[in-house]
Formats: sequence, C-alpha cells, structure tokens
Amino acid sequence: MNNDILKTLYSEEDIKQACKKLGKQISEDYKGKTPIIIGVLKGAIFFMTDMVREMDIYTKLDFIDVSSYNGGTKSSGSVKLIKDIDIDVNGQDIIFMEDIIDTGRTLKYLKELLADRGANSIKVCTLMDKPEGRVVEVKADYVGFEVPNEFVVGYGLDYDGKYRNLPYVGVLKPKIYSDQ
Ligand SMILES: O=P(O)(O)OC[C@H]1O[C@H](OP(=O)(O)OP(=O)(O)O)[C@H](O)[C@@H]1O
Ligand SMILES: Nc1nc2[nH]cnc2c(=O)[nH]1
Repeated sequence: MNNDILKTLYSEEDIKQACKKLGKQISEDYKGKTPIIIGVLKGAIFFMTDMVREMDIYTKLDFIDVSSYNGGTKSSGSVKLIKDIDIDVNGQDIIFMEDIIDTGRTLKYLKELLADRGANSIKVCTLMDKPEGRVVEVKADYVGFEVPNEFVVGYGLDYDGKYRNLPYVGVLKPKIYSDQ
C-alpha cells in the first residue's frame, strides 16, 4: 500500500501535533459546556477518536454517515444521508468532526440538517481544508491544515474505499487513479 503513495503531506507526528493544538483550543472555548461531537463517517473516524482524547471537557459522541463521492475522486454533487445520529440535538452545542472540506457540499448539508433540528450552536472542526475546491460557501471553525488542490488519502480518507488505514496523509501516484 505504501508503494502507491507519491508523497507524504502530513506525517503521523504532524497530525498528532495538530490534534493537540485543536483539542486544547476546543477545551478552552467549550469550558463548562458538554458539546455533542458528531463524527462524519467514514473519513473522520481516526481524526475524531484522536481529537476527543485531546479534549479536557465533558463531551457526548455520535456519528452520522453521508456520502457524495461514490468511491472516486469527483463529488457527485448530491449528498445522501446514509446513517443518522441517535441524539436529540435540540438546544445542544454541536461540533462536527470532519477529515476534509473540499466542495463544501457535505458540510452545508449537515449544518442545515442540524440547524433545522434546533441545535443551539454548530461548529466544525476539520483536519484539512481545501479552499480551492469550494463550490458552496461554508467555513470551518477549527482547521488542522490548509491543503493544496490535490486528492489526498490516508488517516481515514479513501480512494475506491482503500487507503483509509494509512497512518499519514499523502497523495497517490497518478497511475493508481482510474477516473482522472
Ligand atoms: O466538501 P465535500 O466535497 O463535500 O467533501 C468532503 C467529504 O468528502 C468525504 O466524504 P465521502 O463522501 O467521500 O465519504 P467517506 O467519508 O465515507 O469517504 C470526506 O470525508 C468529507 O465528508
Ligand atoms: N479521499 C479524499 N476524499 C475527499 N473528499 C473530498 N475531497 C477529498 C480528498 O481530497 N480525498
């Protein structure tokens, strides 16, 4: 699997440091509160589990699964809800945990969904933000890294369902892609 990677963008150590920094910041901002941390499956699994262990506040955890990429490198344009959260978010403070914000479609959909359900506040923490990919306007509140306009894999992010278990974030060799 490692042989398919052209270059590493963020090492395990880079990611660990980013989680520490963001976890400290969130702990300060939410002191005395119990935010509901919602992991956006599947890409955010590793980031979410690393992040919550860097937070020194009470939290409740839930997961939501939406998809718009169908396994390839291009957004299909429509976001589908695959698995909903269990917690009632009415009046609650929400922090979405994302691995990456690219076109912004996923996040826009999620923020609107929870705003409609009466959440008190909705913030977004993402490991990576790719501003050049943006199609709809949406902003993250906590960002680990601003990434160049390249398709990245690893640390939860997939290509064709694979590479999620790479412990770092990298870019694939061009010969690997079948849809470019
Ligand atoms: O800003 P966007 O262009 O909407 O892209 C961001 C979303 O794309 C990926 O999810 P994907 O739909 O591929 O599902 P996955 O997390 O299960 O891989 C990623 O995990 C984000 O949730
Ligand atoms: N794996 C992966 N999924 C994404 N979803 C949106 N952008 C990306 C990306 O760069 N890589």
